[in-house]
Amino acid sequence: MDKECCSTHLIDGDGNFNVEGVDHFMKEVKLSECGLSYAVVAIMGPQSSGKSTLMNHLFNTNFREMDAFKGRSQTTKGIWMARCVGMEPCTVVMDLEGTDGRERGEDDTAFEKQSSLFALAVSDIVLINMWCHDIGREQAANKPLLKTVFQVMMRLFSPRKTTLLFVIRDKTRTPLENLEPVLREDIQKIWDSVPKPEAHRETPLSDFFNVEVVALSSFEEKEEQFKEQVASLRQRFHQSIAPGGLAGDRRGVVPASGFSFSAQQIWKVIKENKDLDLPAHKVMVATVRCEEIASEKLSSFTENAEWRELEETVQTQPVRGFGKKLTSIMDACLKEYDYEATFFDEGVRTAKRKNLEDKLLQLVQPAYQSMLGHIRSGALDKFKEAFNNALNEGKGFSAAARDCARHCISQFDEEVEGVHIEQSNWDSSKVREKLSREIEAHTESVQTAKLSELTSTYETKLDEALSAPVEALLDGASNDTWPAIKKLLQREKEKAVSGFSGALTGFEMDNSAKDKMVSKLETHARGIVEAKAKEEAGRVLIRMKDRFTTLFSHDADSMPRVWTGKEDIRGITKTARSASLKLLSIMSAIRLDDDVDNIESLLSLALMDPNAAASSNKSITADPLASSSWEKVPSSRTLLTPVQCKSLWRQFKTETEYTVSQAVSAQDANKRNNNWLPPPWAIVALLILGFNEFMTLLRNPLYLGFIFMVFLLFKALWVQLDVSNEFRLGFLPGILSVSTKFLPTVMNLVRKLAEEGTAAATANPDRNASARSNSSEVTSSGSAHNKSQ
Ligand SMILES: Nc1nc2c(ncn2[C@@H]2O[C@H](COP(=O)(O)OP(=O)(O)OP(=O)(O)O)[C@@H](O)[C@H]2O)c(=O)[nH]1
Repeated sequence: MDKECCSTHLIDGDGNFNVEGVDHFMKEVKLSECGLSYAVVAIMGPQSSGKSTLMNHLFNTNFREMDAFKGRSQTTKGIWMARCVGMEPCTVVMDLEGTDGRERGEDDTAFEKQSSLFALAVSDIVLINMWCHDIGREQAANKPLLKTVFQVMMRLFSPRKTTLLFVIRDKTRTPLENLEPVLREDIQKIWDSVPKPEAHRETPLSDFFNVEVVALSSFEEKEEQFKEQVASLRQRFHQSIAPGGLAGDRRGVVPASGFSFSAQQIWKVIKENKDLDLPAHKVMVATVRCEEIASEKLSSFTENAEWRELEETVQTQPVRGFGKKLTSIMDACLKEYDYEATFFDEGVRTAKRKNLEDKLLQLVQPAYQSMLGHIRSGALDKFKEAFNNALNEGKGFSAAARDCARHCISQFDEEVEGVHIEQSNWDSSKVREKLSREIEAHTESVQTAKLSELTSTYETKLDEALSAPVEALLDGASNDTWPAIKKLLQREKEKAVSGFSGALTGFEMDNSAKDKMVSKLETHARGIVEAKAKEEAGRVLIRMKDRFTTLFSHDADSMPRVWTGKEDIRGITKTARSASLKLLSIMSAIRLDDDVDNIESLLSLALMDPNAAASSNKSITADPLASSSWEKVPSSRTLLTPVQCKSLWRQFKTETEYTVSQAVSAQDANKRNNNWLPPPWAIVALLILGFNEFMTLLRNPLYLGFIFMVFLLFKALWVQLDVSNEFRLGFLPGILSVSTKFLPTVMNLVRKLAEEGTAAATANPDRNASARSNSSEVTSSGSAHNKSQ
């Protein structure tokens, strides 16, 4: 029979574990699917004792047997394994290398011990093959083997109870009933002779082994009987793992899927000559296998198309039915794990399941968070929209914010329920809190914007209501200016505050915040007035000059003054100046409170009547305005300091002096123009001294005629030369101009007279003659005049 076709070399003669071969074997016989429903049977015994022959007949395997005609030599090296054909449960059988082999030498028992320990550790039933004639013999071939078995058993920490089935080969006529007690006695003796650790010194053999004995006829001599007996023995292996079955207590059994790894690890530990702790090994195998299964499930989860699609989608948009979908994918994955890991140690299995669940949750958590993020941002957007609409509909600010927030949060809670993954106990409260904070922040920002809009609306209204009127009132500067401004400010302030307070009602602010805002608005109103006053104070000099000019240049009826000479320029100047001083005093300080100051009197005393001021203040200070602050007026209310007032006044006076001097000059000029008669004394002197000439003129009328002609000529020249106009620019330019124009004018005059004369002569010879005489007279008088010039 060819072993190579179905049996597998588990461990070769050099002690190498055939990992690939075992994995292949497991796949071939589908061992992994058996869970705990499988049994392992091993056979050990002296070399060439017919082990392989028995196994092949008992389990329908194909282990290599020695050719009977070639003599007894070693055929089985290492450990072979095969699956028993046609037996339930799945039974894996192992054929071990024979003991006492000549091939390894008498002293080399290391492999024998190792393989025995291995068989005890992984098998439920161990067949001990022995010759019938060895029973009761001191030098029996199986004695060292049994000794080895019991010795290595001590190296198994908390071993499982294994069935040792002694198969007596080549049974004789002696009935089994007689052989068995002898054999058991032999076994007991060997057990007693084996040195035991303290803990097991008194432990009976039955605590470790179920000892069973069976006897078979010789295969070679009584083959038929042998086969019959083997067939009957085979029946005992059916349902061997069922309660009362041939298998031991199976305490250390590992699930079939972990068989390969378990066997590998056990062999490794044995080879390293360490003690085998089977319970710990079982846990270790469970740990490794469960971990393997878990990581397999984890990677198959990551490859899951449904999950991948969901993960990708959730990065950009919310996924409908997220929670249900993910719960079901994860559930399927965990169920697969449960199915595969079901036979492993419960503690390990549960721990690894938890581990897998945690890893799965860890894997899906970012997707869950993204989903929560979508819900949160969606809810926030809805809140913003709803809130905006509510405000546009005119709903009160706080009520709108409250209602919209409540609705938004409840919607969020509803949507979060749909995202819940059943395997998790994740709490969305942090995201909920974040949403609440965002809602609050948005509400606050809208409130701030609305309040600032409201404030600026009322501030603009106040600006409009106060700026221009205050400017006009300050321009009018009188005793009533500040009281009027105060009254105006009070009225507008009350109006604005009442409107503003009404608008603030919807915000449901606490009283202190509301009062603060109202008082800010009031302060703003006052600020407008103060700013306007400051602005006007900056232009006070221009205002003063304007006021001075207006009052100085116009009379009481606002008619422009003509300086005829009768006006009291000094008085007018004083009045105009005092009005300007009034303006200065009004502009010097803000008087919105009830405080009284003495600025006006001080200014008037110091500036209008400096001499009186000097004399009255001699005892106190030299100059009452040599200060940078007013008495009783705080700097916050000061618009112009005393020093500034003084300087402004000086400048004002300098700049208005010209106007006054112009007026004085005009008046003087006017006076001079109106006073053309010489003084009386000159007239008297003229009469006395010119009496003779006057009398001469009276006696000779020709003189009078001549003087009259000279006057006419002079008058004609005066008119022609426009002398009065020429001298307007001054005497010298007048002389120069007249002298250059004199000759052409005379010539022109003569020519005109000549033309006139010619025209007259043509019309009337008599007239012509007289005209000629006239012309000659004019010419002569002109020449005479020129000569006199
Ligand atoms: N006397 C006797 N010989 C047998 C019996 N069964 C098998 N043999 C013979 O014993 C020889 C060895 O048989 P195997 O089955 O190869 O023995 P083994 O124990 O597997 O040998 P190793 O694997 O080398 O240890 C063969 O020649 C068999 O014919 C038996 O019941 N009685």
